[in-house]
Amino acid sequence: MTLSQPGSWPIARAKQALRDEMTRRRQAFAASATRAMVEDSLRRRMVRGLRAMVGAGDCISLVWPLPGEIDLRPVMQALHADGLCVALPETTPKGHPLTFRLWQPECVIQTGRYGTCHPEGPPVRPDVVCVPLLAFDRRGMRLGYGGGYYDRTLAALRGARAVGFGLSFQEVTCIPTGRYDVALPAIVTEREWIRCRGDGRTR
Ligand SMILES: Nc1nc2c(c(=O)[nH]1)N(C=O)[C@@H](CNc1ccc(C(=O)N[C@@H](CCC(=O)O)C(=O)O)cc1)CN2
Ligand SMILES: Nc1ncnc2c1ncn2[C@@H]1O[C@H](COP(=O)(O)OP(=O)(O)OP(=O)(O)O)[C@@H](O)[C@H]1O
Repeated sequence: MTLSQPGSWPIARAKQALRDEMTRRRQAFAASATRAMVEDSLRRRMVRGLRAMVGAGDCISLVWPLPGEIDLRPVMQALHADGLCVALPETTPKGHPLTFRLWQPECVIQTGRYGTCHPEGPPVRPDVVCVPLLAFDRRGMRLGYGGGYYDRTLAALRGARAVGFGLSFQEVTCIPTGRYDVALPAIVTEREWIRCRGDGRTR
């Protein structure tokens, strides 16, 4: 590889090494006896925290689970029952921000890029974006699958509030970051609602 290939840059390599480590941690968690209880704690904390931060009619984006990820469908159901608008991302071609579509119970779900799923509903603009992560740190920095989708999306959706969600085994001391990585103002785990400064430092 040469320096003209982003995959050879030190940060990209450090991120890939961390993705590999997180895959190992996730496999161990998947086989653990506490998995169901831990995931349920995260779902309940997400519903409580999201209810507290939105106003009537606000739109919240979640995600349809990829294999191995937590299933947020009970969170989608609970927020929809509250009268809130729930949206899911449609994975766009690489290099573009995500777009969001309205989700409703019983709506048709389509399979899109990289095996991600999105509803057939109309496009919407979320007020609160729940951001999936493979790893995070207390500054609010996160690591994802490497598409840069949420970094581009948060940069494009000025004014939307972002909340990362993950499990405490995904916490690391310091995520390797590049110039486009966007710090999250808050991250919710099964144990706590972490308030980060949103500028890459802890409060
Ligand atoms: N459930 C869920 N939905 C989500 C995300 C997520 O993390 N979880 N995303 C979070 O951003 C976006 C999708 N991002 C993704 C980015 C890359 C790959 C992926 O499988 N990439 C291949 C490499 C593909 C290539 O470069 O050609 C791979 O890693 O093997 C999957 C999802 C939007 N929807
Ligand atoms: N706003 C942006 N503008 C231009 N390039 C960007 C932007 N955001 C991210 N990128 C680029 O996208 C590539 C992937 O980014 P990164 O490795 O941070 O993805 P990720 O945050 O792990 O993935 P995701 O957000 O999809 O879960 C990197 O080369 C990064 O520089």
